[in-house]
Amino acid sequence: MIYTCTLNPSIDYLIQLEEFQLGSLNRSKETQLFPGGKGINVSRVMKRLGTESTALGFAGGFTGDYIQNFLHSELITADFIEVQDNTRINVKLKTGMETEINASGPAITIEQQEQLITKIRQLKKGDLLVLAGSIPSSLPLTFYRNLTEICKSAGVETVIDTTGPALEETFQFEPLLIKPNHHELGDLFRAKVSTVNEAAYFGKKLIGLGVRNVIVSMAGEGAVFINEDQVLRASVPKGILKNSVGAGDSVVAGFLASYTKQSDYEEAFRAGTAAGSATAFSHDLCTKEEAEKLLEQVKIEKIG
Ligand SMILES: Nc1ncnc2c1ncn2[C@@H]1O[C@H](COP(=O)(O)OP(=O)(O)O)[C@@H](O)[C@H]1O
Ligand SMILES: O=P(O)(O)OC[C@H]1O[C@](O)(COP(=O)(O)O)[C@@H](O)[C@@H]1O
Repeated sequence: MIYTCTLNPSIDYLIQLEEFQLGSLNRSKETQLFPGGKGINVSRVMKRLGTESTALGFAGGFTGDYIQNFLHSELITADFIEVQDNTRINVKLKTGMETEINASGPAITIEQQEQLITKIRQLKKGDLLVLAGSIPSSLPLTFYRNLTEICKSAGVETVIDTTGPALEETFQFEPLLIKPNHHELGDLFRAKVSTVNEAAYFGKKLIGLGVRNVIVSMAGEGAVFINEDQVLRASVPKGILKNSVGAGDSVVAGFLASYTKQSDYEEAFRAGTAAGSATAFSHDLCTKEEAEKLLEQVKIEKIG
């Protein structure tokens, strides 16, 4: 069974504006609400691609209810720990360019943390856990490290999509996959990563630290896949960028939906990249049809 864990879910409030002026009254052209948070997006895209998962994490208040009801309506199993305060609302401004304001999220008590840890301890060998998104400030930065260690000793595979020290500390437990974007990869090494060769160079260093597979996503430039045996580059088709929120999560979802069926890294990388671009080219997360239509247009090249 695949589980996703979103410690800090969100309602993503997308606001479209002709233009935005700081310090003035701005009126929106259109608004949309989506359940968000990285693990939740992974569960939603995998469901569309025909792969089941259970969404875990913390949710609270009317915003938490909205997210859980939305997941139920999409027939996704949700098993969240209830917290007292409202789940956060993240604002995504679309003004020709994208500006994001991600809120800090509700407080989580020690008891609630323990409840989640108890759930993770129940996972069994052969299960897979996706840990995705930021760690709320009321949790220790070692929270992912601890969950990854529990998984490692139980034979549960892990996929980690977060940033900085919280990500680094999981490497020793040999996650199956991590998916930094090129900025996040650069931050790990205090370097600037802007080319495919730089992504391949620094990605390879992560393999040396224990990670088994790395996808470095590079927005409109596509993505780079690195493991012990090969380095692949995926070029993505050109299209009209409608909404890149969730594009990175779609890469993880597309990869896992394919890999858990075929165990073929190259095909999984192609499927992940296609799903990422399909989401970037649509207003919501991609549908199966949108992702499949792009599959043939994603060109994979072996570069190492
Ligand atoms: N402008 C774009 N054109 C085509 N594909 C895109 C575009 N932006 C994002 N994507 C796709 O989405 C993937 C993830 O995007 P990226 O912005 O790197 O991730 P994140 O959301 O994690 O920062 C890319 O690897 C690519 O496949
Ligand atoms: O947990 P964080 O880092 O604040 O990120 C949460 C945000 O990331 C998202 O999951 C989108 O992530 P990506 O664009 O990287 O795929 C949004 O739904 C959510 O608002």
